[in-house]
Amino acid sequence: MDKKQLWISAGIILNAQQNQVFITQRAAKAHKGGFWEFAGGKVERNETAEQAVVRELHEEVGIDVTGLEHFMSLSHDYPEKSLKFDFFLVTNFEGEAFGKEGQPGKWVDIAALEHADFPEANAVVLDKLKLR
Ligand SMILES: Nc1nc2c([nH]c(=O)n2[C@@H]2O[C@H](COP(=O)(O)OP(=O)(O)OP(=O)(O)O)[C@@H](O)[C@H]2O)c(=O)[nH]1
Ligand SMILES: [Mg+2]
Repeated sequence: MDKKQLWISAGIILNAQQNQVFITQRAAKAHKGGFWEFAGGKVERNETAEQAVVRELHEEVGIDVTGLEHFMSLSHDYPEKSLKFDFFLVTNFEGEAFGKEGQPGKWVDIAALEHADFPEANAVVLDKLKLR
């Protein structure tokens, strides 16, 4: 059987100084449960990646995005599904980021981000972020 293919849009939420990012922890029972992530989710039918990330960040971390730029696209094959990602840098937003769905959330120095805390697909994103 063919693997499920999904398009995911996620936001790398930057603080004003752009030296920290806001990350959230995936629910234990979810795919990659317990790992930290950049909030986001599936791009819905008739939505652009940009529209999806704005919607997801409102739903998941309670912010209204007012400034964003595309950071990178990538594809990653997990044994259980095939994912295509668009990651955006969120440079401006209204509201205070928090785990709106009850999930843990925290601001972390970009320099202190650990590959092992994130799903495999995020490795190249973290590498590029650390080089900014
Ligand atoms: N949001 C997000 N998902 C990631 C990241 N890295 C990564 O491998 N994923 C994977 O991408 C998939 C989509 O994430 P998701 O769990 O948020 O999507 P979802 O089914 O909850 O959809 P929804 O958020 O639209 O309800 C999951 O399989 C997740 O493990 C990341 O940094 N952010
Ligand atoms: Mg999600």
